[in-house]
Amino acid sequence: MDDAFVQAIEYRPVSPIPQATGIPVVDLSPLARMPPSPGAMNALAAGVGAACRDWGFFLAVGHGVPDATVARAVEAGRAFFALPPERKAAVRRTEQAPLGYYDAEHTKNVRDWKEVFDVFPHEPRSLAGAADDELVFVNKWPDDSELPGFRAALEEYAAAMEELALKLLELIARSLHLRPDRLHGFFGDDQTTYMRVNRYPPCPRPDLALGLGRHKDSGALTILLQDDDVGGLEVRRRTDGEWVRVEPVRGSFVVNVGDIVQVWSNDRYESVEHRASVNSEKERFSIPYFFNPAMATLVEPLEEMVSEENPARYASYSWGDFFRTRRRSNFRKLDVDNIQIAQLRKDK
Ligand SMILES: O=C(O)CCC(=O)C(=O)O
Ligand SMILES: [Fe+2]
Repeated sequence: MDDAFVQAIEYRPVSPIPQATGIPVVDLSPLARMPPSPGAMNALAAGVGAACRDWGFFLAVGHGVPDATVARAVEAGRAFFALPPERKAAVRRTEQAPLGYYDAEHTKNVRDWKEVFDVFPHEPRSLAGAADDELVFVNKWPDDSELPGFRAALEEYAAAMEELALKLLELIARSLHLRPDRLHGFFGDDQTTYMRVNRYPPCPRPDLALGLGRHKDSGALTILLQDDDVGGLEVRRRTDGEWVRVEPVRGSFVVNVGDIVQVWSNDRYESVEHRASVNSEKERFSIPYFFNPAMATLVEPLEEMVSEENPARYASYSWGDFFRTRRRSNFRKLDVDNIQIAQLRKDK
């Protein structure tokens, strides 16, 4: 990547408070007991609920995902990005087939300092649009002879993430006093979950660029693996609006609720802004897993979350349309900011 696109951006430095951001840590190890005791489940659900309400973000530890599964995925990512540019270009995404390799993504019209590889664990999916505007989500794997074990490592990791995501979904449902499996039906085999491997190269002017600009995740739930020793994820703390750094904690995942959970919960939980900074010395890797429902999902406040005193705060919207619009604006510079759920608020 050249530095021609370095440009001045709105960049308030992180709060100087070291480490002590107060970001909640949720220990999921009681789930490993079969069956977990009802008391433990209630306590866990309450912990997840408080974290989603107060922060929109938390660290999950004791999650049961094997270290080896994580290590293999990280190694696979490193090996992929170390390929010569022409090999990466061979699996480059296109406008009509937006999975695979990409190095020119924009967030809010500013180019990010990163390269990515995107995979749909449940594929193929297609998203019909006007006339010849169909998007086809089909994975573009590099040849196994060229990168042995790459595909297997990412598939193993994705399977572990799906298992964890379903557990978190149950805890979120319980925390909202919903049936434990209330949200599971949105994540059948037609889900549009995707997984991304990010590489943020060292940046000569980290004061002028961001690895990934401030944004909210538009899906239901994100589970992020952050590089063990580099760090760079920054979250906007709800209590005071400060940008705080989420220091990497070995063996943890960073979990955040996305816009869809915000809408489903009718604002009980909020999808929070975050971004990734870069540094001049070290490259950084991360692997977000975006747990997303089927394209055909109509997203709206759940009926259990709505009452006469607490009417629906959002108009319903099609996840497929929203996803398409987001993908489009990430793909190239557009004249407009990308779509936000705030635009669907009834009281705006
Ligand atoms: O790389 C990171 O730490 C953050 C990634 C992220 O927020 C995203 O891809 O949506
Ligand atoms: Fe994100």
